[in-house]
Amino acid sequence: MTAPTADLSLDLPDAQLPGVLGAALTGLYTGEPRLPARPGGREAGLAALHAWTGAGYRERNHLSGNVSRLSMYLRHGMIGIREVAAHARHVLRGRERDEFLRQLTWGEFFRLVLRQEGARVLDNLEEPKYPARWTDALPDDVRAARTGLPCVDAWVTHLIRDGWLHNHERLWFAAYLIHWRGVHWRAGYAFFREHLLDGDIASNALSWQWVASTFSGKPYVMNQENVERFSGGRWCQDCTARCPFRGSYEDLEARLFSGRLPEEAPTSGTGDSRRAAPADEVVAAPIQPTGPTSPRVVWVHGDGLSVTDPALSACPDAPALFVFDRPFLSGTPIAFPRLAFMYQGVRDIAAGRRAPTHARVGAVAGELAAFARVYGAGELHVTRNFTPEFTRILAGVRAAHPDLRVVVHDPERLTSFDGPVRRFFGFWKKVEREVLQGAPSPDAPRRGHR
Ligand SMILES: Cc1cc2nc3c(=O)[nH]c(=O)nc-3n(C[C@H](O)[C@H](O)[C@H](O)COP(=O)(O)OP(=O)(O)OC[C@H]3O[C@@H](n4cnc5c(N)ncnc54)[C@H](O)[C@@H]3O)c2cc1C
Repeated sequence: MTAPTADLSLDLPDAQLPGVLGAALTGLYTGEPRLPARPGGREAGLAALHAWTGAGYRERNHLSGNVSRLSMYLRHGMIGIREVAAHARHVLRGRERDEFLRQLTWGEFFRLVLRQEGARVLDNLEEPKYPARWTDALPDDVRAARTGLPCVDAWVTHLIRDGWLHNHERLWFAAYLIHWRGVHWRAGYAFFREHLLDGDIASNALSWQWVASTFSGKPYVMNQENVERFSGGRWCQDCTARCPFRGSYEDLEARLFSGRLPEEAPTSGTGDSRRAAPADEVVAAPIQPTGPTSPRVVWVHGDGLSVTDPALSACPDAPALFVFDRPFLSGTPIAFPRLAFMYQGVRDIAAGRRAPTHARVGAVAGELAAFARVYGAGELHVTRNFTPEFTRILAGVRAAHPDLRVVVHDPERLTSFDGPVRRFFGFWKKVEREVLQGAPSPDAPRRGHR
């Protein structure tokens, strides 16, 4: 057996990504290797940002509404939340502008909840507000888009095909899975994480919990009229299925939340059987430095895939490393387009810096320690993220290379708010002025830097 090298070339053209990147990541993704529906990288993100005029954002709850579709670029730091806010203040006016900025603030709110709660966001943050009895597995017919309900099957098809869903489709699908099928929100969270190009722990897990009522005062539910209205009737017109969403909210809530088991018994999930067979054994080839020794190196991770990342900006001459996390990806189903989207982000970084940028496949902590040694570096710079993996990886780096000084830079934030967070409404009241005016309010506590 030939051991795959852990080094990834960072000048692969898009046409080669399914073949070459697909081979390098064998066993680490689900489904077929194919390009993402939208290209990744800062260049593509900026093009999408500048192309978005915002006209018609007031109709954002309709599937035909002109939402920005910038979430995948924001999620990976390919464009910054402040530059998106600045663009919105420039192109939008009045209530449309305020509404967009308020939506943008939801993302900041969820990240602050993640910072506060850590890995607890993956468990029920509160008791469900009804006698819920949930099963764990995603039903096969849902995963295969064969529920027989044209709307539900379309949401799943869009999710897998585009790696993106309109917010209303996400809400409807989540409500269907949790309340009508009686499936735990964590199974839906994992399905979204597998396919969404913008999938992140904070907005994803906490939105699912919001629908489930474990992070909100009541479960979110929709009815057929709501789906028909906001989808322009596209699925309802010719639908011959017995619609489970038909009825008034009172009737549906009485039926769904009375403590009875869901009507349809879910079938068992498929687990992870769609994943390509892993390589027998992977021996990481040593890192080959492509420049002189350096006192500092930078760790680039999935939240900061842009040359504007604070750690990269602080160290323009330092070699940088991005690692596809082999142990994490071996245990967590992620579809290939998401990995290709991230690769495109790293490729843009490599093209935009004078210092060398490397990409590897391996165990992140060990790779970072080895990378610092190869370049003779005494400092590792990184931009903080609030995921549990971040803390775990830095602990691993310290264990593998105790002499290495780790310098953590703060990520870009939309607000300067630094207190505890609980519900969005309360948070919004505190940051509204700052977000809408684009400057910190005089009474807002200052955020510490380091
Ligand atoms: C069950 C469920 C799971 C979700 N999972 C994710 C996820 O993994 N990643 C993610 O970025 N968003 C998630 N969302 C939130 C929201 O659906 C998307 O951010 C939004 O649909 C992205 O489309 P857009 O960029 O066109 O949004 P726009 O309306 O154009 O909004 C601009 C930006 O504001 C932020 N934003 C808008 N609405 C929300 C919201 N409700 N919550 C958080 N941020 C918001 C996003 O960064 C978005 O790109 C989820 C929502 C639900 C109901």
